[in-house]
Amino acid sequence: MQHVEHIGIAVKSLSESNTLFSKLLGVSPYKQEGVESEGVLTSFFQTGQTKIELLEATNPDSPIAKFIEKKGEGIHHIAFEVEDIEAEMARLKSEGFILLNEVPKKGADNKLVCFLHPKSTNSVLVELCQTIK
Ligand SMILES: C[C@@H](C(=O)O)C(=O)SCCNC(=O)CCNC(=O)[C@H](O)C(C)(C)COP(=O)(O)OP(=O)(O)OC[C@H]1O[C@@H](n2cnc3c(N)ncnc32)[C@H](O)[C@@H]1OP(=O)(O)O
Ligand SMILES: [Co+2]
Repeated sequence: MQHVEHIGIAVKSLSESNTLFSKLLGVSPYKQEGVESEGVLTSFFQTGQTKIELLEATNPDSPIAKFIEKKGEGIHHIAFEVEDIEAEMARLKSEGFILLNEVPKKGADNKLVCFLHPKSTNSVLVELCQTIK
């Protein structure tokens, strides 16, 4: 695995949190993007090599809606950049980690992604992402 590509933060209101995080980080979001397959609307801030991804649910079944219902707003996942997502998925599976998707899926910001179940990763939801070339 390479660097932390982004940290995902679950928020109730993307517009309110965009204002808050713009003040906090001193930069505006560089993009807003919906990922309907995940039930999320995202916005991204660049902070050096890493990004902050704010996530708002777009439907009640969204993982973000369920997370906020259970735990409230806050850090939802950590995403690591990987060179070869399929090789990394195979390596992690053989190490006993539980993949939440067996085939890489399309994420936000031009990435192929895979999630690992938090019950196999000390309760931290981990995302792998590979840039689509
Ligand atoms: C756009 C894309 C991108 O960056 O490109 C994104 O990030 S999309 C980001 C949104 N998409 C995703 O998160 C996709 C992957 N996530 C999922 O498949 C799901 O959210 C799960 C992680 C499997 C959790 O689903 P759900 O809450 O329905 O399952 P569950 O009730 O069985 O929960 C199992 C246990 O996981 C815990 N749990 C749930 N979400 C968690 C999280 N984010 N971090 C740590 N623990 C978490 C629950 O509290 C529960 O713990 P207890 O058993 O102790 O009560
Ligand atoms: Co993410």
